[in-house]
Amino acid sequence: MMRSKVLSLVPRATGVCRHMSTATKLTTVAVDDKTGIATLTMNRPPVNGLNLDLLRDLNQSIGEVEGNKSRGLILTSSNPTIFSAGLDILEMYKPDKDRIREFWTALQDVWLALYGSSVPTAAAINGHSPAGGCLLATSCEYRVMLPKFTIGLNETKLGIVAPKWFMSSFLSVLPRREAERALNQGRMFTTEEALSIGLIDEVAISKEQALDKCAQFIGTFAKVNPLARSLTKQQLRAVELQQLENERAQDLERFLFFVNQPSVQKGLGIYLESLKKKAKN
Ligand SMILES: CCCCC/C=C\C/C=C\C=C\CC(=O)SCCNC(=O)CCNC(=O)[C@H](O)C(C)(C)COP(=O)(O)OP(=O)(O)OC[C@H]1O[C@@H](n2cnc3c(N)ncnc32)[C@H](O)[C@@H]1OP(=O)(O)O
Repeated sequence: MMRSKVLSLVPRATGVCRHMSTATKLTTVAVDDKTGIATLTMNRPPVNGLNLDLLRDLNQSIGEVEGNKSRGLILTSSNPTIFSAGLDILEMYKPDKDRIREFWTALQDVWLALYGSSVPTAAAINGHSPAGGCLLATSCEYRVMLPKFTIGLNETKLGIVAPKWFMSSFLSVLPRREAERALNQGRMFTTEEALSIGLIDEVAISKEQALDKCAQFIGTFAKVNPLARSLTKQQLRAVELQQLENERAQDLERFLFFVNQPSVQKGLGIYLESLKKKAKN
């Protein structure tokens, strides 16, 4: 049955996959007709850096999944080695003063929409997932990751501070003691370390298997009353969601103050250079 504007039909392992009305270019949403599960794919080369445009498209796609009665949402990447490199540092380095406000507001929106999503969510982490990438993954309810990649909140290593709501997502997954140590150290975990600490739930040998495992997780809710499940999830997450809703304006001002500090700008510039040098070698 057609549930939204259909752009194309693409066969997939589980059923016929319908590409939904993604007028956006940096994300796609495909809903499997058999399972009713939506796969939201980030597609912003080279590294799925979360810039204003990708954040806007993510917001629109999450809204689309909420609105099209999908049974669940799987977040993944079209890049074979990178889930997301986190926030696009170019948005924060020598920023345009209006755009950076929109950028941070869009990031807040994405977190509120994903962490607070009414449908079951899972991340198929098919590549590296530092910082903002880890934020997206830990905002989901389940994580399946491919071997030999890394995930974590590395902000302190960059001389920046993860906001409270980044920490909330992390703390919803890890025990407090582990979360505190990892955040203070800015630690990046390998897939194997992430599994042993509980930062991810399963390891998969391929993206296809990761998507299947995510679908299986979402399938565990098949016999649970959807309203009861979604209200339970929302109650469990309400404190953190409400805190950001209440403090959005202050959170934005704190970010702007912090990111505009000369020492932070200097640090971001050095970090960008080091990334570029690495890419050249
Ligand atoms: C108390 C008050 C608190 C208030 C709050 C204040 C502040 C909080 C502010 C910010 C929070 C930020 C969170 C973040 O997400 S910051 C981003 C962190 N991300 C990273 O550290 C990842 C950096 N990238 C990498 O490690 C590697 O690129 C990666 C492992 C992802 C991929 O490696 P690979 O070898 O495949 O690719 P590269 O050659 O390294 O990169 C290709 C290309 O892409 C550029 N690039 C990579 N990452 C970023 C990025 N995050 N932003 C912008 N650009 C990036 C890289 O420079 C290369 O570019 P080019 O040389 O080809 O031009």
